[in-house]
Amino acid sequence: MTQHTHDRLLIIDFGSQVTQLIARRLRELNVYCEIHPFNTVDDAFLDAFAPKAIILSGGPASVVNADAPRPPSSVFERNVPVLGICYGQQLMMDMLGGKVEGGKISGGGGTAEFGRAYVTPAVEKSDLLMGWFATDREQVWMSHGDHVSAIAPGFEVLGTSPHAPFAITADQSRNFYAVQFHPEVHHTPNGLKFFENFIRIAGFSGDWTMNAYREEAIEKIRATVGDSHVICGLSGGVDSSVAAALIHEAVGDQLTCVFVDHGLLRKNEAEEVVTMFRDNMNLKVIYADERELFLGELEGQSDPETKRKIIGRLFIDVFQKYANQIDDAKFLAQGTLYPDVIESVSFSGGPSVTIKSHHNVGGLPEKMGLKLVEPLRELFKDEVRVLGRELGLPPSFIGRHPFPGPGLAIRCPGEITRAKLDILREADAVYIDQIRKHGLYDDIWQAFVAILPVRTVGVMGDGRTYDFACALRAVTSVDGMTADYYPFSHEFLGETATRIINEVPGINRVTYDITSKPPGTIEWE
Ligand SMILES: Nc1ncnc2c1ncn2[C@@H]1O[C@H](COP(=O)(O)OP(=O)(O)OP(=O)(O)O)[C@@H](O)[C@H]1O
Ligand SMILES: O=c1[nH]c(=O)c2[nH+]cn([C@@H]3O[C@H](COP(=O)(O)O)[C@@H](O)[C@H]3O)c2[nH]1
Ligand SMILES: NC(=O)CC[C@H](N)C(=O)O
Ligand SMILES: [Mg+2]
Repeated sequence: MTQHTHDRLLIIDFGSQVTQLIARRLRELNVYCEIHPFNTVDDAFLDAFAPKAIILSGGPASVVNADAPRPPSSVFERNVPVLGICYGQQLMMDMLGGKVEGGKISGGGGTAEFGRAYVTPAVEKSDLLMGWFATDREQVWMSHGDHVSAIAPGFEVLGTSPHAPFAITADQSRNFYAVQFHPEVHHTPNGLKFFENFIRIAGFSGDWTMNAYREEAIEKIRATVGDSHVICGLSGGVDSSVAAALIHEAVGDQLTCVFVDHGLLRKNEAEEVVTMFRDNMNLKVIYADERELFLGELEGQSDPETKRKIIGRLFIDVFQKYANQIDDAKFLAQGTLYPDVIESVSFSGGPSVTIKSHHNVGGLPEKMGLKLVEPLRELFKDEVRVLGRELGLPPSFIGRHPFPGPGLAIRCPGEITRAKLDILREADAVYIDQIRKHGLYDDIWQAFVAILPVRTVGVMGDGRTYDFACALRAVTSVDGMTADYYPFSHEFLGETATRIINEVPGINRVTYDITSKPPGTIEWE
């Protein structure tokens, strides 16, 4: 069996919408874990992975169907603790000799449950539930149509809910645990404690810390890169900044960053990024002033997808141009994060439509004959921020809101002009200044101004104005996949509108965008 530095937990994914959250909770407990889709897990894989415990996720399928996805039966023969969640519980019961029945979702008489439920303990004491119940019942979140109707031999009931007599079940002699609810979601408020008990039972030492990650990542980068050169597209965003700082710590001068100014950056952004990395971090940064190239090619273009595709193509051309100037560059560094990795491998139910073509440098390495270095592949965004702090990046960089690669182009719906971009930069600067002054920056996931392609009539100082309208956007989100508008006070909105209209020539009307995602998207294009 393979030897690994850390205790490893394997999450087998059956397609639940919330599988990532299982990993997230375990990370908080300093447990190293990986998510793998069920159809990639076989005996050879299990031997190589050498899990110290296994979690079977939820999923949309029904074990009642013959073609339902299943793990190899050997997951129950490895002598390691197994936790089944929802579909995972149903699988365990089905595979270990219990019974599962299809539920009626509507029409009465069914045992389907969606939403909040309360479980109460069915035994006096158990390692799994130790310290979990703050009162005599604990809130959990259910989302299932099928239900377990008979538990497998060797299992007992540890907890029940009004509609789920087998809410929490266990075969404590084999350390098999199976629950109908989802301990990983926020609506199971004390879910972390539940996982803490499971990993204590499994004997994890909690050795997955950011400091250990940093040391190992540095060793890995050195071993991969050797004496070659690495280039890195640096945006000043959190991901590429942390990736660059880490690689710089590993291989120093062998790293060259290319920061592209496409003319679509925010006010003072180019100077801030270049100064910060050259002067404070001592990084080699090529400032690629490609404003004319990008703005020239975007002239007269108003279709959102056309604009995005032009920008994507020019990014590739520019990276190619600078890479050619760097001798023996063999690697391209990217700030790929764990959610990006999972999204591309996860079990998915069907083809999905393209809402917008996110600019992406993924197509680059092959074209340029480069290999990828992705030192953040195993981290979530908030973990990247922790790592950035450890690497000494200033807080102002670490806490930055995400900024999209196509920049202000997608905040200027319709045709882009230099004049509109200048107005937008000023308005955005005032808005962000307001948010900072009111101490709201860190509560908001992302905030920006979009300049609208309409001009409206106003009256200022008894004179008529005919200027652009703009929309303020501010959202809360966990991962950018869903979002809600931020509930600013009316005072804040009023004060901000006044400041923008007074301080930014070219804008005479301010609106606040209160669309959530879905149905909207965060950016306007
Ligand atoms: N102006 C730019 N110059 C060079 N590379 C860029 C630029 N904008 C984006 N990139 C590249 O595209 C990648 C993806 O952009 P993305 O916005 O997702 O990440 P980020 O900018 O590093 O972080 P954040 O999500 O916090 O903005 C970046 O990691 C970077 O490599
Ligand atoms: O690097 C990027 N390249 C892109 O092309 C791109 N488009 C959107 N975004 C960012 O992604 C998140 C979700 O945005 P949407 O709701 O608008 O799709 C938000 O954080 C957006 O800012 C991008 N980031
Ligand atoms: N959330 C789940 O894992 C659901 C499991 C199964 N598809 C059911 O409806 O019962
Ligand atoms: Mg960015």
